[in-house]
Amino acid sequence: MPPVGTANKVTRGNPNATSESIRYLICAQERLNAMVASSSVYNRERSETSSETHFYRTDRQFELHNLNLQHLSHNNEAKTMQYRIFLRQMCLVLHLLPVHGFICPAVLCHSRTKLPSSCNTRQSHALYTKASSRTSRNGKGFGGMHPTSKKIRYPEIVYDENGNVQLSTQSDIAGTSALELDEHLSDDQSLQPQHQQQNRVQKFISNIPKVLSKPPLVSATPEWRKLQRHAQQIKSTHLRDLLQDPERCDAMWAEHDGVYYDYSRQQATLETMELLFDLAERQDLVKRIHAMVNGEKINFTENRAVLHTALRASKDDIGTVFVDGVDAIKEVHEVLDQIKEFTEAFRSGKITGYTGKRMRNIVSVGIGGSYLGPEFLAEVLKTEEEGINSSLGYSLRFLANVDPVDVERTCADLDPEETLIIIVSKTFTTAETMLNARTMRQWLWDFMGDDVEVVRKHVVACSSVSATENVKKFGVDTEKYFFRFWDWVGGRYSVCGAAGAVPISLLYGFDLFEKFLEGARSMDQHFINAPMRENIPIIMGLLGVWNSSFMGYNSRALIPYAQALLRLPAHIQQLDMESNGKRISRHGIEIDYPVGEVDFGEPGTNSQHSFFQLIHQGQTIPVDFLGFVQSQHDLLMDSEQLSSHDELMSNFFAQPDALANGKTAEEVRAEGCPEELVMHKVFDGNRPSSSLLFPQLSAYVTGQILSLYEHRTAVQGFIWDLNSFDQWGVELGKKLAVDIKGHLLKARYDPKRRPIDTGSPATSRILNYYLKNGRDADENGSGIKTLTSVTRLTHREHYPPPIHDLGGNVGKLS
Ligand SMILES: O=P(O)(O)OC[C@H]1O[C@](O)(CO)[C@@H](O)[C@@H]1O
Repeated sequence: MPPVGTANKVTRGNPNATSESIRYLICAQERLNAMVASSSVYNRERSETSSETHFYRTDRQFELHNLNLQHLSHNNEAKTMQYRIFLRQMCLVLHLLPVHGFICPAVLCHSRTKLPSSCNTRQSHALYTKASSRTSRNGKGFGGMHPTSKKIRYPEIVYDENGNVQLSTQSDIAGTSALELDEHLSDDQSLQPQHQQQNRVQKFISNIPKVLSKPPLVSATPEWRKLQRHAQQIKSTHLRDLLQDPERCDAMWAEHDGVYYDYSRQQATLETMELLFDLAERQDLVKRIHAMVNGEKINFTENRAVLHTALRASKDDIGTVFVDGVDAIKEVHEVLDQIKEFTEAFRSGKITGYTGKRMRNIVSVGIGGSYLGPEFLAEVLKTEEEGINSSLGYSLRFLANVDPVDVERTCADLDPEETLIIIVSKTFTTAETMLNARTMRQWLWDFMGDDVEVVRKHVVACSSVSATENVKKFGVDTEKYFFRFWDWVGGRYSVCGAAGAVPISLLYGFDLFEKFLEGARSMDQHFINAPMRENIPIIMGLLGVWNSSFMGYNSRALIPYAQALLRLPAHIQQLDMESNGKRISRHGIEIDYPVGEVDFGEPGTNSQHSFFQLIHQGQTIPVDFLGFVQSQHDLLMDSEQLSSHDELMSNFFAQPDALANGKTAEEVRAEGCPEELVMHKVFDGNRPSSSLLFPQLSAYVTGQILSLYEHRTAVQGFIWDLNSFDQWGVELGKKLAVDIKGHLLKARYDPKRRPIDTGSPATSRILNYYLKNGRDADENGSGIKTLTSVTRLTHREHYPPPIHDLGGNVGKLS
C-alpha cells in the first residue's frame, strides 16, 4: 500500500482516469513501440519542437499523430475523455494495424471505418478531429485543448530498476505504481468499461503478453537523442582543432593509483562528456554498478549474481556480500587458502607424482575464459622480476584447442611423471576441454599405467561446485585436488578465481598471484567509489558507447606497448565480445542501436608494421594505447643514446598524435612531395584514441588493467541495457557440432559407405567431400587411424641431445 499522502494525490489528481486504463495505454504504447522498432515499414520520429512522437509508414501514405503518453491529461472530464479516446485508438490501431494497411485511428475508435489507402495526412487528420469531437461528452471535442497544447501538464511514464512502471515526478500521481493505482481506483464505478467496444479493448489488452510491459529502449530517451544530435556537430569538428583548446585538454584526463588516463584525443568535448554523464544518470549506472558488486542477480537469464569483484575482495570484507544466504567473500578466501596450501606443498616437493618424482611441469587444460585470462597473466609474469625468479625450474603450458596438434605441441617434450594436469572448466562439460582432459589422462596412463592413483596424483580440477560429481567421476581427488568456483563467476571473468589462481600460483608462487588480486581490488574500489567524472572505467565505458553508438565506429584496437602483454588483446576480445555481442535488451526487446565492438590488437610496435596502415588511412578505428613509465627490462647499450624503452615509448606517444592530427596536402607539398603522390601521402587525421600510462608492468598493475577492462565492458552493457553476463550466442554452434558428430559417427562405421544426408545440401556435400578424401588418404579405408599412444614420439625421443649441438640430423625429429 502506498502512503496515505500518495493515495490522496492519486484520487485528487486524476479523478476520472482508471489505473487499468493507464496500464492499457502503457501496454499499447509499448506494443506500438515494439512493433515500430521491429518493422521496416513503420517508423518513429520524435518531434524536435514538441514532445510529440509521430508514427508513420515509410511510404508516407499514412500517419498516426500524437500517439504519446504525454498527451494523457488528468484533471477534467473532457481531458479524461481525450485520454480514453487515445487509449482506445491506440488499442485498436495496435490490434488492427498488422492486418489492415491503412487505418485512421480516431475513426476506428468510433466507427471502425477504414481509410482508403490513398488517404493523405490532411484527410486522416480531419477524420480524426471529427471523430474525436463526436465522442467528446461535452460535445466540444478537443476544442482548445488539442493534445499538443502546452497548457496541459502531462504525467510521464518512467520505470524503476526492476522494469516496473512508475509515473514521473512531474505528475500529480508521482511515485505511484500502476499496481498502487489499481488498489486505489479499482472500486471507482465511473471507471469501469462503459460499452462493448471497451470490453473488446480490455480483452485485447489482457491478451498482450507480459513481456510488452517493458520500458522503451534507451535510444528513445531524451538523453540519447541529444547525444545523437550532438554527434552530428562533433562529426564536423576536427580533432586537430579540439586539441588546440587548452581548457579541454586540461580537463580530459583522470588518475588513480598510478594509472594515468588521457582521453583528450577522443572526438569529444566537455559538452560530450556531460551529455554522456546525463545518459549514465538516466540509465542508473551507479545504481547498477552497486547492484552488481553487492551480489544482486543481474544476470537474470541465468538467475545468477555477477561477482568477479568478490574474487579479489579483501578478507576484511568477509560478511558483506551474500548470495542465496552464503557469504561469498568468505567462500572465496577459503578457496584461496586452500590454493595457497596446495601451492606450497607442490613447490616444496611435499606433493610428488605417481612415481615419486617432483612435479615441475604444469599443463592447464581449458578454453575461452578458462584459458585466455590465465594465459595473458602468465605471459606478463614471465618477464616480471619476481616472476622470473619464482618460476625457475617450472614450466606452464596451456592446452585449449581440441585440434590434436595442440596436444602434440603441448606435451610432446614433457615428462608425464613430472607433469601436473589442471583441468579448468566451470561447467566440466565443455566438449573441447573434456576431450583434451581425457587425452591428457590417456597420456598419463600411456606412460604410467592406468592405476587410479595416476589421475589422483597428476590431475587437479578447477570447476564450479555444481560439477563436483563429474569431477569425481573423472578420477580427480575431490578432497585435496579440487578447487571450486561458483556460478556467480562468469568464465571470462574467472581469472581472479581458481581458474587463474591455481596455474599461476603453481608456476610463480601464491604471493605473486595475491599482488595481482590487490591491483584488481584497487581498481575495483576506484570504480565503485570514485565520482563519475573522475572514474576511469566509467569514462572508458561511456566513450566506448559514444564511439560505437553515436560516432558509428564498430571496431576498436587495443595496443599495449609491452611485449609481455601480447595476450591481453585476445583476453579482452573474449571478455568484451562475449559480453556485449548482443541484440536483445535486458527487457527482452530487440535493440535499434549499434552495440558491441569488434575488439582486436597486438603489441606496439609490431602492430604498427601490420594493420596500422588501415587505422591511419583506411577505416576509423578508435584505439587504446597502453604504455609504461618504466620497462620490465630496459636496455641502454653503450652505442645508443636513448634506451630501448624510450625508443618504444616514442612510438607510444607519436601514434595518437599522428591519428588525431593527420597530415594535410599542404604539409605534404611543403616537404617537396611530387604532386602525383601528394594525395597518397595525405592523412585525414581526426581518428580517436585514448592513452593509458602505467608505472611498470607488474602483477599489481596487471590486476589494475584487468579490472579496468572488465568494468569498461560492464559500463557499456549497463548503458546499452544489455545483459553482459550471459552468452547464449555460443550455444547454437555447439549444438550443431553435436549433430555433425552424429553424422560422422554413422558414416565412419557404415560398411555400405552411404553418403551423409544432413538435410542441408551444402552441408551434406562438404561433409561427404571431407569423408571421401579422408578415407581415400587412409590406408585401411575407414578414415580412422587407431592410435594407442597420444603423442607420436615419447618425451625422451623429443629431448635435445645432451650436448647442445643441434647441427646436422642430431636431435631432429624423424
Ligand atoms: O569453463 P567452461 O565451462 O569449460 O567454459 C569455457 C568457455 O566456454 C564458454 O562458455 C563459451 O565459449 C565461455 O564463456 C567459457 O569461458
